Amino acid sequence: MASSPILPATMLTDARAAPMPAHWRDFVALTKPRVMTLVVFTGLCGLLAAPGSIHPVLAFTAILCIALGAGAAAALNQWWEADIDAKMKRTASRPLPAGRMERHAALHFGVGLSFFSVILMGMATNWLAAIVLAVSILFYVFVYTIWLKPRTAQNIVIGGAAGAFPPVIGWAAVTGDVSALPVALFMLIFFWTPPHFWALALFVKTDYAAAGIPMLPVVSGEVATRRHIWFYTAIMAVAALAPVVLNLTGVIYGTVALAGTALFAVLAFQVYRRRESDPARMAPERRLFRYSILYLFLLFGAVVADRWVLA
Ligand code: HEM
Ligand SMILES: CC(C)=CCC/C(C)=C/CC/C(C)=C/COP(=O)(O)OP(=O)(O)O
Repeated sequence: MASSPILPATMLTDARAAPMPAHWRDFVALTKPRVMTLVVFTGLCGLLAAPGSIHPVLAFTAILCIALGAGAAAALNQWWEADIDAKMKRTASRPLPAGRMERHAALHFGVGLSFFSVILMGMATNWLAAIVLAVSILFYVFVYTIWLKPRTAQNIVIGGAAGAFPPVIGWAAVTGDVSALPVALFMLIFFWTPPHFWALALFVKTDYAAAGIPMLPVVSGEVATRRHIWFYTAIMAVAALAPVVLNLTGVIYGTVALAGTALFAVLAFQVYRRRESDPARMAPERRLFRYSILYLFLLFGAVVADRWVLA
């Protein structure tokens, strides 16, 4: 395909000719539904933890908008990265690199859904929630995917902010403002993201190297990545316990956060301590990655339990 003054040629080539129209299942796959379950859960917890009340239909609409907005951002991420995804084993079977969908369909789907989710959020709840939703979509697509990811190994440290917004959005949908607890929850996800992602990056390092993405294990090596995981786990622990110290949450969160963070630290330390890699297994890294997901589910669930069970 000819190059364009706007997009590099690599971004214009479809991996293979796509039969049309794409199946609806491929549009669902484009939203990265498994990753987005936790994104939506943190948004729901932000909404349920907020003081005040919201009509259940509007609450449902707000969560739907977070899901649609996050899905739209994921679609745009894959629209931009179709060529990169084609080079990685983990992502090669996605609808675009596998040739089951044309790139312009993913672009239209992502842009359409972004506008729809933001406008619906604004009309159903308030424009602060809608603006924060718009910022998170723009951040994931432009700051993380397009700008930082191909350029720096610190891509997920800064770009990870996109994934930290959902509890703020859920909270703002109810209250129309943002206070200390949603900011604390933002910080928790923000500092959780590096250990979450780098644990995974250690065992899919060869994929990223093949695709030419400068992820930390590729650029700085495994030892530095293990050190970074440990460092960010320590900061994440401070963020996780801050709501307790600041008296923003109750005894359920306090207990879950203490126990859950202690286990996180143990697993992160096991990853840090390993100096040699065992590419066939990478068991501690896989364990930390899997546990990182459970950890966030547990802590966010505990925030809500404090508000509703202890109310
Ligand atoms: C820039 C930040 C992040 C990066 C780079 C990242 C990266 C990844 C990658 C590459 C995977 C593997 C997914 C796959 O194989 O398709 C994954 C899995 C996952 N991520 Fe993240 N992640 C980030 C932030 C988040 C956030 C904020 C959440 C939710 C709050 C999240 C939740 C999950 C979940 C639930 C999975 C497991 C999906 C499954 O079971 O297949 N991630 N992450
Ligand atoms: C409300 C809203 C817009 C939320 C956005 C949520 C968000 C930014 C989640 C990030 C999680 C995610 C899919 C990372 C994948 O990174 P990657 O794209 O580098 O992974 P890949 O290699 O699997 O494509």
